[in-house]
Amino acid sequence: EDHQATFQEVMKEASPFNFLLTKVTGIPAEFNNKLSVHIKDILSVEMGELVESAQFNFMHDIPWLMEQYPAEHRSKPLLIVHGEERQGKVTLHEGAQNFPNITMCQAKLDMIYGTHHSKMMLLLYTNGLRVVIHTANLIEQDWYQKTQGVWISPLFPKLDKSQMSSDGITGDSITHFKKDLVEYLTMYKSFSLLRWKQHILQHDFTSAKVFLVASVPGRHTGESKNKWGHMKVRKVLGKQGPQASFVKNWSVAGQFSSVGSLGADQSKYLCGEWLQSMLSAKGVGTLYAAKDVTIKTLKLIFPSKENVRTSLEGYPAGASIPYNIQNARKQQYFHAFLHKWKADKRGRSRASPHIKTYALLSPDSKNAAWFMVTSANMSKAAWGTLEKNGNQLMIRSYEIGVMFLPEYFVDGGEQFSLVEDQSTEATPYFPIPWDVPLEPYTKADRPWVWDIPYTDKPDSHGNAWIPG
Ligand SMILES: O=C(O)c1cnc2c(C(=O)O)cccc2c1O
Repeated sequence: EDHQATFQEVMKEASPFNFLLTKVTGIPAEFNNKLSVHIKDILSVEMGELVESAQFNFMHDIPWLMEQYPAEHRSKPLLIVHGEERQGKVTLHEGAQNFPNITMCQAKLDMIYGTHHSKMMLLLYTNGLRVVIHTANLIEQDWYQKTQGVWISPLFPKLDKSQMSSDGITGDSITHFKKDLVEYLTMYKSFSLLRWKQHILQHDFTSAKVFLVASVPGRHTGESKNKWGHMKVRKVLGKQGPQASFVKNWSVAGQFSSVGSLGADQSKYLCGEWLQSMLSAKGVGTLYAAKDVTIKTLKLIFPSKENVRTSLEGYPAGASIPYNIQNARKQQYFHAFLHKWKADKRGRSRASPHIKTYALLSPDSKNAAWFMVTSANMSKAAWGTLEKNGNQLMIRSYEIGVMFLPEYFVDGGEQFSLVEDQSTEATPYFPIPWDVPLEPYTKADRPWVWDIPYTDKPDSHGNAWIPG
C-alpha cells in the first residue's frame, strides 16, 4: 500500500523489539512503510518535545544534521560526541560554528588506530528520555540508499525525587541496561557527558529489555575484562544465554561492512577467541572448541564485489566498505565462511549494507537464539583481543550495540522465529534484515575490496571503480 505510515503506526508495529531499518530511496514504498524510519522521523516532534540531545558518531555533517531536526528543535542544546583529531577536528568545528547551541565533546582515543565508531542519540524530552542506538553516520549518504539498523528505546519516564536513592542505580531493568549505559558514558571521563549521566540517572529504565554490548578503548583486566567487547557477549550468554543443549549444532551468523586483520589462520582469533564468545551458552563455557569449527558453525555475510557493483549506489557504495587488499590477501581462510548480502524480504538486496548484525541461527536458519545490532565490524579493534594469557582484553575503538535474548521478551522464550508465518506467541517473529537461508559465495565470487580497481564490468551507473 502507498499510504505513508505515521511514526506512531511504525513504532506500534515495531514493538516490542523496536528494531528498524532506515528508509531507502529508490525501492518500492511498501518496504519503506514496514519497520523503517528516516532520521527526520526519529527527530520529529511526534517522538516528544525535545529539551536537548546528544549525537555520538564517527562522521558528522553538522549543517546536514541540523536540517534533520524539525525547525522548532534546531535551537535546543546539542552535544556532538566524536573522535576527530587534528584537521578532522578543525573541519568539524567549522561545520558547527554557525550553531551556538552546539557543544563539542572529543572522545579520547588512547589506543593507536582506535576510532569513535559508536552511533547513538540521547534525546531528552519534556516528558522523558529516549536512547537510539544505530549504525549510520550523520551524513546524507548514510541515510540514502544503504541498509542501516536502528534500535529505538521505549520512552523512559522521569523518576520522581522520592524514587531516587543516593547511592546505586534506581530504575534499572533486569538486563542492567541503565547501569551499563552509565558505565559506558563514565569511561569517556568527559565533563559534558556528566550532564547526560545525570539525565540518565534521573529516568526510569525498567522497560529496557535489551542488553548493552559496548566497547571502550583500553587494556581491561579483572572484572572489567568482561564488561566490554566480545567478553561482554561471553558473560551475558554464559549467564543468560540459551541452554547449551538447546543450541547444539546451531551456527553463529556475523554480518558486517568492514573486516580487520584477523590473523594468519582461523584458529587464532576468528574461531579461537571471537567465535568462542559468540558460541557461549548457559551451562557450558562454549559449544565448540576452535578445532571443531566448520563452515557450518560460522556463517559470515559480507558484500561481494557483485553485490557492490549491482547496488543502487554502484561501486561508490564500496567507499563505505573499507576492506583493504593487504588484509584480504593475508586471510584467504576467511573467505571460505562468506555469504552474499541478500535482503529481498526487506526490499534491500541492492541497498548496500552498512548495518552490522550478529545472531545464533538454528541448523535450518528458521530460528535464532539471540540477535545483536551494533556499530562493531569484524575486527580486533572493535571486539577486543585477549592478551597476557587471557587476563587482559585490549580494545582500540568505541563501539555500541544492543543484544536481544528471547526470554526477556517472552516468558520462558527460547528462540525467535525468523520466518514470519511460522511465528507463535512463544516464538515471536524477529524482523532480521537479511534473507535466510543464507547464500554462500560461488566459486566466482570475491569479497569486496575497496583499494583495487574494477574495470571489467560497469556498475549500475555504468561506471568503473578506480580507487584514488
Ligand atoms: O561508519 C563508520 O564507523 C565508518 C568507519 N570507518 C570508515 C572508513 C575507514 O575507517 O577508513 C572508511 C569508510 C567508511 C567508514 C565508516 O562508515
